[in-house]
Amino acid sequence: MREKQKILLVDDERGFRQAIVRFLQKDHTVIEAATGREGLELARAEEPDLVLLDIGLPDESGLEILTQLKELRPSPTVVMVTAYEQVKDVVLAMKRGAFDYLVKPVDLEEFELTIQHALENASLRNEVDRLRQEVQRLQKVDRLVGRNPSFLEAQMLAVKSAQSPDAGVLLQGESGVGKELFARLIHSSSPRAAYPFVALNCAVFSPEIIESELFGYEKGAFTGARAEGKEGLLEVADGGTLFLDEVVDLPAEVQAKLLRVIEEKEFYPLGGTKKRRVDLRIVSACNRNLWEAAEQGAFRKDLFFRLATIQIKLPALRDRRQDILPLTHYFLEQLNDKYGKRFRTVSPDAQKILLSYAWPGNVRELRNAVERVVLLENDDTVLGRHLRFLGPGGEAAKMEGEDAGLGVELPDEGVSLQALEKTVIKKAYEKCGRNKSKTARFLSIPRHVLLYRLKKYGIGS
Ligand SMILES: Nc1ncnc2c1ncn2[C@@H]1O[C@H](COP(=O)(O)OP(=O)(O)OP(=O)(O)O)[C@@H](O)[C@H]1O
Repeated sequence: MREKQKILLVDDERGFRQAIVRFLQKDHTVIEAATGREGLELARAEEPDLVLLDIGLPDESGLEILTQLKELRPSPTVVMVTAYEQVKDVVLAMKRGAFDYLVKPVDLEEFELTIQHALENASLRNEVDRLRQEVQRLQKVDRLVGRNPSFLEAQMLAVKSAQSPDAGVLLQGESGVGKELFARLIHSSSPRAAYPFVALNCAVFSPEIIESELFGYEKGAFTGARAEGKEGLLEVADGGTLFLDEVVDLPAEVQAKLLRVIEEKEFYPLGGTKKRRVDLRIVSACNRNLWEAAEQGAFRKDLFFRLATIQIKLPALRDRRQDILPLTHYFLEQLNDKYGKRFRTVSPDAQKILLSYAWPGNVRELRNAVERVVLLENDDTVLGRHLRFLGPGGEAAKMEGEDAGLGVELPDEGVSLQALEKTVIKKAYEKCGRNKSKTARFLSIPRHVLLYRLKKYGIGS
């Protein structure tokens, strides 16, 4: 049998409360409060579906209580009750999210109809909440673990920015700090949650591919194009969120086109003559300072301002050490399930290693380290010796230590990172006998990233 819906009645007039309770209690669960404070407390504790709220309460105005009710999660549907029709109050109440209003003395037929509509609205909203949670589960929004104040502040800013459906959000922070996870959090807490979340990494594709991925193309747009044409990611993400990872690598011509899409909300697919309309939010991420890149001319300033209405800086893991052990336990739990293991605790020795390691690859590196232990060891406690690879001279230090084990001495006059990257890639390519897969493994990067870099630097062509 369907559970009865719960109605909270907040009104200081005892006679009115008694009459309403008598009328509603046959089909509904009714709870009552005589003051605004008491009403708020009951609403928090009992999570009613519907609140009938008197505007003229003795302690606080019903309008104030309405604002606070609307901030509750879940927030109830509210019908205001007023002694006489004060248009100003009623308009204000509707603006603040009241569903409807009733004027005392209430007409029974009108009362019944209003309550019925309001309760239908409440069940619809419950259903939407349930679906939103389901979408969140399906979109695999992992729990964000972390109590560090800067991290919490970033999280709060993300959830607040989610409320505005259009504001561009720029996430900045080192690789592996959780930028994509934050982008998903913004999407799933926004009014766009029921629509797609689509991600594009701008660093791994050639300019031509990025352009055709974003804008799509009509049939026969260029040689090598699919005969039937292709829908661009802008269209796939319509209604939802487009996540542009490593946005600083967006080619200049695509930056100009994207700016127009943001301004005009429409675009032409490559080779197309029919305009497509899109309505979406762009969340972008960058692991260097995008404004600095804009100042150096590597990124359009006008696009920067459009993408970075809200800027969120995510702290590196080494700057939030109090989160290392909670994250370790969180990953242990996840990976125990994945590999059928039973790790429960972390020994004091292992804790010391985890806490003193620099984590240049941030949370991603920590997750990988935990995964390696869970996969290779059989125990219920993570021991110091399980983490030897993180210690001095360990593989991690060789691979990811400050100078990647290369003994690089930096000259005082500065270096060109790009030139350095080109040299390293070229030497690695030669060392691996010009074998691309081997070189990608040697450099610990995905093969497609290597292919892009080889092309960019004109190596091996
Ligand atoms: N606070 C957190 N709580 C739980 N898991 C996290 C947290 N932060 C990051 N992770 C996990 O760490 C991994 C890396 O995160 P993510 O891919 O979001 O980082 P990123 O900053 O986007 O990296 P990149 O710049 O390399 O793309 C993912 O597996 C993610 O689920």
